[in-house]
Amino acid sequence: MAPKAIIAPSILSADFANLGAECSKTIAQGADWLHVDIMDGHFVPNLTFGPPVVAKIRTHVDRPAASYGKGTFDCHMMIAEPKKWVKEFKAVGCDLYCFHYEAAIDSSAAESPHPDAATDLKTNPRELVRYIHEQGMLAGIAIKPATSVDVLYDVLDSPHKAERPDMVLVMTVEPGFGGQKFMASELPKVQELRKRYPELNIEVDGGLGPGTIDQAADAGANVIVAGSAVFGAKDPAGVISLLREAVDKRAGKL
Ligand SMILES: O=C(CO)[C@@H](O)[C@H](O)COP(=O)(O)O
Repeated sequence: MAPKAIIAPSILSADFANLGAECSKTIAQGADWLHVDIMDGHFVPNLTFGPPVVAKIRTHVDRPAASYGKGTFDCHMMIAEPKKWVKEFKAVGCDLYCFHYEAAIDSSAAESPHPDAATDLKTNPRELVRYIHEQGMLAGIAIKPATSVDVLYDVLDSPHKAERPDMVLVMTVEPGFGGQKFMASELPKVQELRKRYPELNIEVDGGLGPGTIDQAADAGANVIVAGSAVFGAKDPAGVISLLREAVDKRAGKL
């Protein structure tokens, strides 16, 4: 049976001039997590924000009482050097550090070592998951649409629990921007993951909303990122509960 629904609105679609209030309001409207999109203008062709902004918004949202709890900051690291920023994001209140598989394995992107990072900035995904766990965060691993789901089996099947991610993120748009069209072509990846890993948290991100949630839920996704569908809604609380019901119905939780 698939795990329960976790609804994680993407604050990329929030009003940046009122970000702290937007975050606390969204949690009050029923969101479980906040999906925090970190973009470096290198791994993706867009820039968002870094640790100082995350530290500020953290003061508007209570830390989760337990792992995966309400108020979890789910930081989606669309950055070329994911290992470099692990400690900084832990320090400012990140609870789940989700890196891209493509960035972790691309040694060409490592330019300037960071003083706090371990010596090798590029590493294999198992080592990076272990490193994130050692810093006291949950670990996620994300794949872009062009990446095959097969690349994840090595890390998901590690014999060592510390090397296994707590969540997989299957992108259903090209990462970089909110408000794009949902790519149903990515759902077979979700189906395959759900078949192999019934208990895994599987997140989908990009183009999710009332019109696409049924397909994603049918495929087996349980962690739902929605940016424009929540922040652009007249009734954000209604959208959040609709997304949750769609997932929990399929997972047999209702
Ligand atoms: O990571 C990203 C974009 O790269 C997403 O989190 C988007 O911000 C989702 O926005 P919508 O498609 O839901 O509007």
